[in-house]
Amino acid sequence: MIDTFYALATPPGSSALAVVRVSGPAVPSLIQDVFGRKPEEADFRKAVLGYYRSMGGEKVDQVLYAHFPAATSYTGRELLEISLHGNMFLVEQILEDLGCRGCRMADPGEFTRTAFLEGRMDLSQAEAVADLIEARSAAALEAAHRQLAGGLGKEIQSRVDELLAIRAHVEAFIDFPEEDLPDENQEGPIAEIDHTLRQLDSMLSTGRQRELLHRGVRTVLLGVVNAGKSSLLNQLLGEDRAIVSETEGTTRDYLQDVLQLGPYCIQIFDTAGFRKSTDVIELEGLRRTEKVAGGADFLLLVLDGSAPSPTLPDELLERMTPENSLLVWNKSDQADFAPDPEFLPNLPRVTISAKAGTGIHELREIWESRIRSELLEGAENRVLYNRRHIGHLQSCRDSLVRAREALVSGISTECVAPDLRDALDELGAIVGTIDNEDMLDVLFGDFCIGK
Ligand SMILES: Nc1nc2c(c(=O)[nH]1)N(C=O)[C@@H](CNc1ccc(C(=O)N[C@@H](CCC(=O)O)C(=O)O)cc1)CN2
Ligand SMILES: Nc1nc2c(ncn2[C@@H]2O[C@H](COP(=O)(O)OP(=O)(O)OP(=O)(O)O)[C@@H](O)[C@H]2O)c(=O)[nH]1
Ligand SMILES: [Mg+2]
Repeated sequence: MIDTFYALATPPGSSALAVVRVSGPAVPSLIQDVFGRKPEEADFRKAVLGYYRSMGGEKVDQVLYAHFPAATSYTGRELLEISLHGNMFLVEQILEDLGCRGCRMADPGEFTRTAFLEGRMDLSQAEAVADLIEARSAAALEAAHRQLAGGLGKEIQSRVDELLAIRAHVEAFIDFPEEDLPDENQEGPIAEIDHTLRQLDSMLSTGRQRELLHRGVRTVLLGVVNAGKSSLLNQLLGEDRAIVSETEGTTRDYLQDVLQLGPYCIQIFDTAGFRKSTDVIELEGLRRTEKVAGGADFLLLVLDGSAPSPTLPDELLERMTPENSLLVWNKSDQADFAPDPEFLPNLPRVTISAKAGTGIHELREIWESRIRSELLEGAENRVLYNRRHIGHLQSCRDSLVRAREALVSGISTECVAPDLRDALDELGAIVGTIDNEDMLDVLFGDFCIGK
């Protein structure tokens, strides 16, 4: 017996509307019992106005409901959507009533899990639904939409097709003595494996880009004390977030916030400024600055252009490259502003006044274009793989390398087949062609209820 499950699909609390979804074989009889109207084909996938009546016969709310038959529903099973007034007492009454009528509460992600199990989407598309809901930037949204449209599944299918061709060619090696094969086929499988390995490497390299898009680009404001890091943070956020003062060493603990830079999500960190100190609290602050800088994707080195160029810690200078850093010459409003062009001459630079708010637009533009060209090059046209996918792609690659080694060393071609089989299985696991209940529990457990 297949259960009929339900969940609130919208956030709890007061709202204009609340949507309750119910899916499972009991839906047609539920419609009859609750709304007193026979489910009819003319009504399929249309909004119908009616009163939700509880088991006791009382009107709970005037609602719009829509009936999606199994063949054309999100889950691939009978589905009912009820749009009621967005009041939690009404929601509670309806959920409770559905419980009394023999339906059960859905597990997190169960609507989408069902869509996967019923063959409505592959596993990577189900993951894309979660990505879409969680996306924290326009770029992350776009990537999720691409994945939902099936881009990832198509790329995996190309690799599957290549591996199947390789397997067929390897089998041809077994079945026919070498002299029977045309010359180009002698090298064939190895060259084909090399091609697929290159494709896999390129797919593996998208893991970091995906992290940058979805979790945000960690950008750290660094510099000596009083350079204007906290002033710049406040300018970027457009609010008085950090304490600013002429006292050196104002910022001690680092501060963290989120901002949008063009299509990207940025996690920004303001840190304690560098200076020689014996104060234990300040030293701890500096230790934290180094820790945050160590995990940074991008560094903004803030410099006071009206003061002599500073001496910075060697570890920091070693970490800064033209790809991951930008010099920000601050205090351009000062009469004695004269930044040294010879200071770290290979790094890109921009001039601002964090106090007056000038140059911030240019800073944002250069910063965005550095992220686009140095960290996220090509990401907007590519399928990006998450950690789960990367694990399988890596194992696929390992198996394929073993297959290649076996072929090169001339070990009987039969020994190659199991490695190719493993490589194919790993690709299958990405889109979910092999099912594994525990893996699905973990994957869908992270979804919200009602999705
Ligand atoms: N009211 C409502 N809005 C929603 C959803 C929903 O489930 N309900 N969605 C849910 O996340 C998203 C839309 N995604 C959907 C994807 C497929 C189907 C669906 O019924 N597909 C059928 C029929 C296709 C067709 O008629 O073209 C199918 O694939 O067979 C529904 C919603 C966003 N908005
Ligand atoms: N004239 C001028 N003063 C600035 C500018 N930016 C910051 N200041 C001043 O410089 C002083 C230090 O600014 P903060 O933003 O606190 O500097 P910080 O780098 O965060 O300093 P610490 O937290 O101590 O490391 C304050 O008095 C600011 O008003 C600027 O663009 N022009
Ligand atoms: Mg500060």
